Order: sequence, then C-alpha cells, then structure tokens
Amino acid sequence: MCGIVGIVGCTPVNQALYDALLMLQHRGQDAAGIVTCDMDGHLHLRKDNGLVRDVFHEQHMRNLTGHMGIGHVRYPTAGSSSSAEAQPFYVNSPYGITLGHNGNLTNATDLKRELFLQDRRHINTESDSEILLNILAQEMSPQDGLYLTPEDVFNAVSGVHHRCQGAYAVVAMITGHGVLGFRDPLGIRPVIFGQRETPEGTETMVASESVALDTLGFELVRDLAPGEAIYIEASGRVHTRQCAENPVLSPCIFEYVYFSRPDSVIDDVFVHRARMRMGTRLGKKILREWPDHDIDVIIPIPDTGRTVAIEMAHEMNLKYREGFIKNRYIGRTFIMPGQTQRRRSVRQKLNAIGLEFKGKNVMLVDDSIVRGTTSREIVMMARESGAKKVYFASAAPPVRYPNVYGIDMPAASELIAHGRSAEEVCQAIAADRLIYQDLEDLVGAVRKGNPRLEQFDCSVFTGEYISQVTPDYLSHLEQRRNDLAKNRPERAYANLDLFNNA
Ligand SMILES: O=P(O)(O)OC[C@H]1O[C@H](OP(=O)(O)OP(=O)(O)O)[C@H](O)[C@@H]1O
Ligand SMILES: NC(=O)CC[C@H](N)C(=O)O
Ligand SMILES: [Mg+2]
Repeated sequence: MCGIVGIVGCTPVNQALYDALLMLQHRGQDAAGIVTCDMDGHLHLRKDNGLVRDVFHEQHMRNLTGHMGIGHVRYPTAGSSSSAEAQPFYVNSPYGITLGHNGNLTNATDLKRELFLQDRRHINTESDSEILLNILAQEMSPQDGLYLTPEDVFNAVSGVHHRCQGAYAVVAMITGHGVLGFRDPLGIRPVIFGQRETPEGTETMVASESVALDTLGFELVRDLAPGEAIYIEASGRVHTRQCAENPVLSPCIFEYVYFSRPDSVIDDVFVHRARMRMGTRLGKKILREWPDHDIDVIIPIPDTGRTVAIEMAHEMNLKYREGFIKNRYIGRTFIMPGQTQRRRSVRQKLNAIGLEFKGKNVMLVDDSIVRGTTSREIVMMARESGAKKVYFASAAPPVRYPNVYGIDMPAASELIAHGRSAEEVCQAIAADRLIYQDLEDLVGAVRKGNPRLEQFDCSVFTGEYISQVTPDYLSHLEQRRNDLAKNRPERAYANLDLFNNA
C-alpha cells in the first residue's frame, strides 16, 4: 500500500506535507517523496528510499518552497524498490505534471506498449505509476490553447478511466495550475479530502486517510466517490466531478483488516469500530463452535491485532493480557520487502513476557495470517515462554489468493493458506488450534459501519477479482515479484526525473 497527499495552501505547504506523510507512514516504509510548486512555476522535488524522517533533512525542507504540493510514501507492488521508482514521478509535457499513486494497474504491460506505439511516449522504469502518469499526461495533451480549465482536467481523468484497469488512488500536480486527486471507478483504494480555515484563506488537502487531515487541523469534507475527481486550482478554488461511466464502490476489505490506521474513517466506516466488531464476531464464533474451550487468557499480537483481541476477550468473558511487547522503533513487518528481513524483524519487534504464558492455555489473536511469518514465530515464542497450549485466532479468513490491487502479495505459493485447509495451516504454524473469521462475518463487521457499502474487494480470500484479471497477468506477477525474484540484483534504472535534491 502507499500513502498519498496533496495540498493547496495559502502559505508554504512543505511542513504540512511532511507531517501528513508521517501520519501515512504505516502505508509505506520503502521510500518517500515530496514535490512542491513555487510562485514562479518552478518545481522542487525531494524523494529517496527510506522513512519520512530519514528522507527529508532540514536543507531539503528549505528547498521545498511553494503553496502547493503533493507527497507519497511507497510500498512497492510493481517494478523494484530502486530509488528511481520512488514517487512523485514527473513528466515534462504538457504543463509539467507530477504524480503519486496508491494501487496497482493490472494492464500495465499493454498500456506501456500502447504508450510507445500509439502515443510515442517513453517509460524508463518498471513502475506502473510512471505509466499511469504518462496516460494522464497523454489524455491532457489534446487540449487547445494554454489555459487549462477544470473541464479539461476532468476529461483527462475520464480518459484515464477508459484506459487503465486495476486500482489507482492518485494525487497529481499540474505545474502552476493546481492539484488533482482521483479514485478508480471501483474505489478500491481510499481517498478523502478536507479543508481548514487560516487567516490567509481556505486550504484544501487530499489524502489516503482521514488521520492525515485530523492531525493537521483539517475538517474532513468527505471521501471521493469511486471514479470521482477533485481539482483544486492554485487559487484555492475547488471543483469536483464524477468522471467514470459506471462507478461501483468496492473498497478493499484489507484496508479495514490491516492497512489503515484504526483512527481513520474510510468510506464512512470507523476503522477502529470495524475491528472491534471483527473481535466480537470472532469471539461469538469460538463460543459457538467450541463452547467447552479451555482458554485461560487472550493475548494480542501487537499492533494491529490489539483492537480485535480486546473485544474478543470481552465477548468471551476472558482475561486480556499484553504478553508481547513491541519494540517501538521497528516498523511494520508485513510491508517489508524481503522474507529474510521480515522473519528477523518479528523477533526483533516482539518479545514475550514469560509470566503471562507460563503454565497457561493462551489464545493468540491477530488481524490476519498472510505468509505466516508472524504466527509461526509467535507460536514458537509462546511455547518457549512456557505456555501449555497455544491457540490462534485470525480476524480475517484464510488469505489464499494474490492481491493485484496495491498489496504486495503477488505469489500464491508464498501464502501459507494457499492450497491448505485451516487444519493444515494450524499444523504449519504449529498451533494447537486455529480459528479463522468467516468471510461473511468480516464483511458484516465492516458493513455495519456503512450499510450503503454494497460490495468489497475480497479477492485475497475468494480469488474473485472485481475487475478483469487474466491468468496470464497472475502468472506474470508471480514470476516477477515472488521473494526470490526480488532478491536478484536490481537493474539500476537511471532517474530521468526532475532535479532531485540530494
Ligand atoms: O502472516 P504474516 O505474513 O506475518 O502477515 C500478517 C502479520 O503482518 C502484520 O503485522 P505487521 O508487523 O506488519 O504490522 P502491525 O504492527 O501493524 O501489526 C499483520 O498485523 C499480521 O501480524
Ligand atoms: N502499494 C502501492 O500502492 C504501490 C504503488 C505502485 N504500484 C508502486 O509500486 O509504486
Ligand atoms: Mg501485526
């Protein structure tokens, strides 16, 4: 997942963009970038691999001048982790457009060919986001005259909707003109916008999650609808328009399970409350299917598993104890790029408090089991700490199919539940019993927050993709992005970009 933000302000926006990216850090830890546009129509870019706090030093911040800009935190799902693929990307013509993308295009190969053969555009990296930017630029090209109207911008977004498939939540800046945000016609990835009043006037922010607005004093206006675009002119004037023909809101359910921060509200559902309901439903299921259980204590797997575990313990009338302490200086393990790094990191990140385990039957609770990296290690740690029985519960159903919409789960073979029954996964993680949430309950737990949500992208659980995804694409993805492929030395792409402040 990646995090995106765009601001049109009345005063310099560098600090606000930085602060917003810090609030979105949980969506991508590999690279970060900001581009701003100053009064003279000059762009200033700083991007690199690393966390927000490491990428931007004081001198970079000083160079990021201007009242409007966009920012990005990256978790790659296409191409490589090379710094040349850090975002925002830039294209010179027309106007000078920069772009940050959250999601993944499923027809990137065809689009790349089309861009070359038909549009005579060169793509220099393996990133699908560079393709998306060039499609947007191409769709913006035929406008007559120098003056760009909101209508022109929205027509270009409609053009993008016609050509691109997959997931794309986007912020883009059109040099000297304004900031654009849009969401794909299925609304798979979240985008919200909000405003704040300042003595100098009204400022507008577009971002992946509401948490970025809250902490910066912006009032949430609303989510973008699927297919909708928002265009904020440099003067601050805001325009919105539906640019898709048949939009159907189908948000990714994994945002609610794991990705988003609990203090965000996405498509009118409080993520925290959705996770609480997941815990209640999971608790009910265990009581239903295992009424004579012998669980002594519920222990969460920090961080994301906590909310679920608290409510589950409450529902089951059991003790809740923090048995694993998380090292606050280690980031999220699931979104790390390689398996070796992920495995090592679980042990560095979580340490058991022995007395919470000794002689007890413990129920460990997590939001999800994906590759099984966390659960395998954690079950082992619980046993090493003296637990009698180690049970495991997951707030999400078995993850069995690749994700093609912006979560880096490209290879079915790397998913611990792929081709395995729950019983077999239980053996693979060496637990004494494993309980998964039912999909119906997961969907119900989220939908309760907003009954107008008619469908979700649940493809990682069902293998049913909500947009057209060919078997060829799936096998291409698996070959290109499995862990082994990612370990091969990366091609060093040249950064054919704006001057990047070093
Ligand atoms: O089965 P796996 O492949 O290990 O993936 C699932 C685990 O990864 C995530 O935790 P992560 O450490 O990324 O972040 P968190 O601190 O937000 O829980 C998630 O919360 C699970 O604990
Ligand atoms: N996780 C994402 O949203 C990734 C965005 C884009 N596909 C990239 O790889 O950079
Ligand atoms: Mg976790």
